[in-house]
This record gives sequence, structure tokens and C-alpha cells, in this order.
Amino acid sequence: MGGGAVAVTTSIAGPVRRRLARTVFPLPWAALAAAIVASLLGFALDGPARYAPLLLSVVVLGLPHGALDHLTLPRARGARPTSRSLAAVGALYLVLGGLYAAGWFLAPAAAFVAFLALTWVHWGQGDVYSLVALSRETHLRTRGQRLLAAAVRGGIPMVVPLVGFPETYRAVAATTAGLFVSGASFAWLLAPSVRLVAGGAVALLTVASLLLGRARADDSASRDAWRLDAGESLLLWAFFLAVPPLVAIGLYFALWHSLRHLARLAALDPSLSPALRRGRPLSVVVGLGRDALPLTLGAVILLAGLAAAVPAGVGSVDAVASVSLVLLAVLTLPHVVVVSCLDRVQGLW
Ligand SMILES: CC1=C(/C=C/C(C)=C/C=C/C(C)=C/C=O)C(C)(C)CCC1
Ligand SMILES: [Fe+2]
Repeated sequence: MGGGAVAVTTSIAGPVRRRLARTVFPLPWAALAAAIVASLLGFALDGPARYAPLLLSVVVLGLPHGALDHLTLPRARGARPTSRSLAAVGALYLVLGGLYAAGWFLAPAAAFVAFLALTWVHWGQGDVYSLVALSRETHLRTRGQRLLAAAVRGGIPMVVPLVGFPETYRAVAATTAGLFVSGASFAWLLAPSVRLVAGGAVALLTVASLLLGRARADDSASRDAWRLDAGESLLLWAFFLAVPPLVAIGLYFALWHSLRHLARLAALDPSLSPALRRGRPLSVVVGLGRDALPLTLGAVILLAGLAAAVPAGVGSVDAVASVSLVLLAVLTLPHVVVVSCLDRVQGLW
């Protein structure tokens, strides 16, 4: 793979790193494994309850994980947010979010496909950070390896549900685009060739990334990091193959992506470092929660505004879930810009 070795400058001190790793890794593993077992045993949520994990994930950890974007970059640079930096993030959200929101009204099917691509990139980049920064010594040594790992980690949640549950996948796409136009069916998603090519590509990427990582892991610490990567990759494959997508995406978004990002932000906040060092999780949660509350509430108000604005109206729980997805999409575009800047500041790429 191209690119020289990159050294990540996350500067998370050893004890804090270990503590964060103990929070961020085992809990979601257990939850995902339990969901796999429950699904294999035939337990399934029925009717409107199917939407509960997704809707809960949006409010509980999902929106808050982005609601700190205005504080993130100054903190990563060791500075305090200024009115200028706050205005810059506000303008970014207004312009990019506004343009993408207009895109949903003008070309909803394309906007949905763009959302899948955006999520692929973003969930991939988030996982690469955790893999690199929370391990003692990473096996992901080069930029090329990290790009490959990002393609795998973002690709699994976006593609594997299509392999296992094509009809649910199609229905969510059609309902979401259907908020804006009638007749969006997304029937092409059901074509076996589409599923085979997409699923096969992500499977090949997974194998390639793990083989390359194994070859680059040349000491015991980086071999541990590789084992964690391999175990997680297999867990995610099994999870998205076995667990119905509305439940799976909800659990993943809250307990995997958002929790990891919040842990990353906790390590940046100087006021939380005593609590992190001493292992006081409640103080960390309260500290993060306080900072995230205003803009989480702002986003809930936006959700109500968006629900009122979509042409089809919102009269059912699946439409509520779809409006939430559109809001997530619109907020995720500027969020990806902030997180990509953070990746750069922290030397991830
Ligand atoms: C709900 C759902 C889907 C899409 C979810 C997406 C795209 C979520 C993105 C969330 C983001 C970007 C959160 C911010 O970090 C799929 C895969 C179509 C399958 C059916 C269920
Ligand atoms: Fe995110």
C-alpha cells in the first residue's frame, strides 16, 4: 500500500487510554453479541417497536455526539473556543447543511445514495481513529492501510444489511425518499447482482485489510491491535448479517460510533482529565452531557421543523424514523468536515 508510516499524535496518556478502551470496546461487543444471539434464537421486535432502537439512538447518544462539534477543534489545538471559531462552525453547518437539505427536496433518491456514501466514509474514519488511538501500538501503520480499514469499517454497516435484509433496506430507502417524491421504489437494490457485487467487494476489502494488517504487525503490541481489529470486523459482519437492520443500525450508531466519538472528545476536554484519570465515569458523562445539551435540543427542534416541512407529512412511525434519517444526513455532512479536520490535527492521516 502507498504512503509512508504515519504516527498518530493523539497524546492520550497510557492509563486514560486503557480506561477509555475498557469503556469503548467491551460494552458494545457484549451488546452486539447479545443481539446476535437473540436474533438467532428468533427474538425480534415487531411493529412500531422495531423503530425504537433507531429513534432512541438518535436522541440518546447520536445527536449529542455531534453536538460538541463547535468545541472540538479549539480543544484539539489546546485552545479555548472563541466567538470566531463558534461562528465558523455555525456557518459551516448553515451552508453545507442548508445546501444538502435543499438537495433532499430537489433530488431525494440521489440524496439518499449520497447519505449512504457519506456514512460509509464517516463511520469508517471514526473506527480507524479508535483502532489507532486506543491501541498500545497500531498495526495500521500506513495511510493506505488506514484508508483500507476505513473502507472496511464504514462498508460493513452500509452494505452487509443489504446482503442480509434487502427488503428492509429497500423499504427504508423508499420511505425516506418518499417523504419528498412519490414513486421512489429503489427496486434496483433488490437485484441479486447489486447485492452480490457490493457484499463481495466489502468481503474482499475485509480480507485484504486483515491480511495486510497481519503482515505489518511485527511485535506483540501491534499483534494485539490486529487481533482486536480482526475480532471486531468479524463481529460486525455477523451482527449486520443476523440482526434486522433497524435494530442493528440503532445499536451500532449509539453504542459503537457515537460512544467512540464521545470518548475521543472526553480525552480532549481539559476539565474532564481529572475525572478520566481517576476513573469517574459519571463526572465524564455529566461534563460531556452539559456541553452537548444545548445543541442536542437545537437539533430536536430542527427535527420538528423538518417534519413540518416535508411534502408527504409525517403520519407514521416509519416516516418519523425517515425524517430523523434526513436530519442525520443533513447534520452529518458538516460533522464530517469537523471530524476530518480533527483527524488531521491529531495526525491520523
Ligand atoms: C436506518 C437504516 C439504514 C441507514 C442508516 C444510515 C445511513 C444511518 C446514518 C447515520 C449517521 C450518518 C449518523 C451520524 O454519524 C440502512 C443502512 C439503509 C438499512 C436500513 C436501516
Ligand atoms: Fe459521527
